[in-house]
Amino acid sequence: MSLTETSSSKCFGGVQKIFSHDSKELGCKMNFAIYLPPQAEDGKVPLIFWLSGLTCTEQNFITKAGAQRAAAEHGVAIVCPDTSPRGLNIPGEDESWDFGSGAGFYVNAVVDPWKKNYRMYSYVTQELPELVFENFPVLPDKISIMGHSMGGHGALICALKNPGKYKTVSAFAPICNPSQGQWGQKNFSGLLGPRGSGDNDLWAQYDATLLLKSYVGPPMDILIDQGAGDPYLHELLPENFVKACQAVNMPVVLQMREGYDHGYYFIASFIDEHIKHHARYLKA
Ligand SMILES: N[C@@H](CCC(=O)N[C@@H](CS)C(=O)NCC(=O)O)C(=O)O
Repeated sequence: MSLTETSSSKCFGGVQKIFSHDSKELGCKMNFAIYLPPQAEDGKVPLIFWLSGLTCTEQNFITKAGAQRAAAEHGVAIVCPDTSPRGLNIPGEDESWDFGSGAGFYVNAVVDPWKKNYRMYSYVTQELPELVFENFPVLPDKISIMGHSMGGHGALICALKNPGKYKTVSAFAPICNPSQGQWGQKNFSGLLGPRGSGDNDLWAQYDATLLLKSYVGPPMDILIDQGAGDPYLHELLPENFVKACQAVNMPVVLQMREGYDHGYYFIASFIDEHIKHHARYLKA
């Protein structure tokens, strides 16, 4: 599959690049960013996927989080996709900031008119990894995943639905229990249909807190950072996720950060710790 490089900038001895490609899964052109650390010049390196939150593109993380310095230090690549398909002319696609464009929620939609293109779960767990493994010097068996808010939830469900695929998972201010919050309910009902509809309960299959109950796989050392001053805490419900982890003996650390809010200043403050956490498992 062909990739078009749209930018390439040297950064901490490595290179921050952006590519576009035609996505089969999503039926549109997609951008993704990849940071290759200096170590990638001499051989294959481990890879962390970053999933961003509502309203983001592939740009927010690479320009605001300051992750490249720690990625270069630990010799890990980072891939960051866009957060939804775009430019499809689906009615309602660009009407609200928390649904449609910029809000793919990392699920495979089953409801018309979204189900043909809104397949971000398959895109981030299959199509994008395969594309990256084919085209860049990364180790397919040394991958992990992290993200923020909607993307923090995306990281948690990708890891919980694919035991053993990701060496570890971490999240900043993840939407932990989307079935219980307005953002989750709006997107799950729009993309997956009413709660409990269909043969299977799709909401439970895409809700990190509910997924924990059926997880069978190696324990993951889940790391979550949460700003104690985050105005969206009522949407995020980290305490529900921690309780569910405790019930199934899943190791989890929730670090409440006094005074921090929901934004990228918070992420930038703790991203080094997250990359160090991932490097520990990616290099084990
Ligand atoms: N509606 C608000 C909230 C959206 C929001 O906070 N989005 C988070 C993810 S849930 C984000 O990363 N925004 C982009 C940024 O801060 O660069 C906005 O557009 O600023």
